[in-house]
Amino acid sequence: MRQFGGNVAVDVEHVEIPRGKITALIGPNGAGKTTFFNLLTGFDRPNAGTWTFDGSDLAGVPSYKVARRGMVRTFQLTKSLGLLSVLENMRLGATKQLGERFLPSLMPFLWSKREAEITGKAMELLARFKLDAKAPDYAASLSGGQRKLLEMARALMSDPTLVMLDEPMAGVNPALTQSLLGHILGLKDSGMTVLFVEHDMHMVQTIADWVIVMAEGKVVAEGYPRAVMSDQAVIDAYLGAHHDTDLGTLTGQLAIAEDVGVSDELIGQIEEELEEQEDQEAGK
Ligand SMILES: Nc1ncnc2c1ncn2[C@@H]1O[C@H](COP(=O)(O)OP(=O)(O)OP(=O)(O)O)[C@@H](O)[C@H]1O
Repeated sequence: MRQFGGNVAVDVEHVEIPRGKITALIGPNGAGKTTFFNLLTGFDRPNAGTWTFDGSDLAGVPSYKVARRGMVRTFQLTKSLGLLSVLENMRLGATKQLGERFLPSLMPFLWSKREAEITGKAMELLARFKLDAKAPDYAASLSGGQRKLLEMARALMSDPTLVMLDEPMAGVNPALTQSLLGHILGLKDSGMTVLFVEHDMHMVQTIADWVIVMAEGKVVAEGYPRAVMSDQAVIDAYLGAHHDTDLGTLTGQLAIAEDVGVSDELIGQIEEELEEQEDQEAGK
């Protein structure tokens, strides 16, 4: 549970992330998704609560240790360091850098071997994300979408078992969307567990195996994508965010149905009704 003053941002009683699957965390703006991510990854501290990852307790563990245990995340606003090169950004993602510890620094041969390994791994990952040609460039010179790819690639430097992505599609141009989706599916194929926050319902429908819905700090629904998208609690949660939409009109209902990502059949039905209504009005 996390409270900011009198405002309860996150109040989750129980939730589980299925291992080896892709889970989407959705919910209207201000639902507490980012705060929940921050708590799980040690970037924020809860007022109360415990949780475990791979059988070990993680509550209160600071972010750098959380990453060492195999749980890494990216941010909604990318955190690449613009004035470092793309390669240097990648190298920062490596954990257990021997060179930072005292004893190994007395043994330069060990140190340089490890450095070479890190660079090798960074270049391999950059090639996978088609960023290898950019390795020497400042991260600041990358496009928004490329920065998202860099963040994802950097997260993989520590060989995580759980990768958490905060709005991976936000600000990514359509040309890169497909390749980002492919990379996320690739994480699952290589055995990782993925948890992502996303507003793009198309993406949720396309790649998520499991969906968790938050509203006003609580988990209001969870399940398979199709089932969750037509769940009344989910539709209500989004309706709460659409209090300015006139629900009495078919156009209003259509806007919400599309936003919530209900089935194409249902959207088709509403569209048909809307057309009929328009025809009737035109005929009058
Ligand atoms: N550092 C903070 N100080 C005070 N209030 C905060 C802080 N961080 C978040 N909140 C509040 O907590 C609630 C949940 O916010 P959060 O950013 O987690 O929602 P979200 O679901 O990630 O929203 P979005 O989809 O817009 O990113 C909001 O009411 C927000 O105003």
